[in-house]
Amino acid sequence: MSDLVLKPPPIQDSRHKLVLASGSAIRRTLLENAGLTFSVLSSSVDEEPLKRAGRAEGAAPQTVALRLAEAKALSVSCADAFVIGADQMLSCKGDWYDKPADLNAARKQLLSLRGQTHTLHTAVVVCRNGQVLWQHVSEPNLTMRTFSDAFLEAYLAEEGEECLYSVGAYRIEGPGLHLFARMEGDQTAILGLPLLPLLEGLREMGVLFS
Ligand SMILES: Nc1nc2c(ncn2[C@H]2C[C@H](O)[C@@H](COP(=O)(O)OP(=O)(O)OP(=O)(O)O)O2)c(=O)[nH]1
Repeated sequence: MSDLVLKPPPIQDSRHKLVLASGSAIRRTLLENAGLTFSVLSSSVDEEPLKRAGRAEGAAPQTVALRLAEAKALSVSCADAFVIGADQMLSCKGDWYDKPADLNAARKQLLSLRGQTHTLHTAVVVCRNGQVLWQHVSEPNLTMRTFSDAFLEAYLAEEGEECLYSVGAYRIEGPGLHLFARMEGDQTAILGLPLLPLLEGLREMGVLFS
């Protein structure tokens, strides 16, 4: 008699649609690696006005990151779906940094972060039918080595345009790891999505089973 193979219980309630409102490849990979089923609908939010307004009113970077994550999630319309929006800001000694426009900007940015500790303010928000249901901010601190100018040139030659897609001009899962002396905080938050808090939030909302 063939052994009855029982189908393992699912981790996700298929009755609920899950959407990632992000064009970020690493965020999509993190959710895929966690075994979640979701669709991707990139938001078209212009981040600059929100960043400028936040700066002008003296808002903290984590506040601006939350506002941006919320705006991205709310900008995607998908009836009854649980929509995940995320944003990451980088601050160092009161200055805010964005994804560099080109390799020269990446060089300049890395020189100002060299030997310093910077914070990644990584916000994630879940919305449904225009309402914010859940939000979280993780703020890992990363300290860069006082790497040499020659190292920096070698890094930029090795990494190339890949470093332009991340707010710190590095990928810690790639050559960017060599820039650092120390990292404190959630690894997935450094990558752009605080995954453990998000999975717990999705369980609280009934999207995932406990
Ligand atoms: N692969 C990788 N990406 C990183 C790392 N650190 C930060 N990032 C990425 C994650 C995000 O895609 C990006 C932060 O920029 P944003 O939060 O504005 O998101 P992005 O514009 O990429 O996509 P979105 O606005 O969500 O459509 O930096 C890292 O170490 N490795």
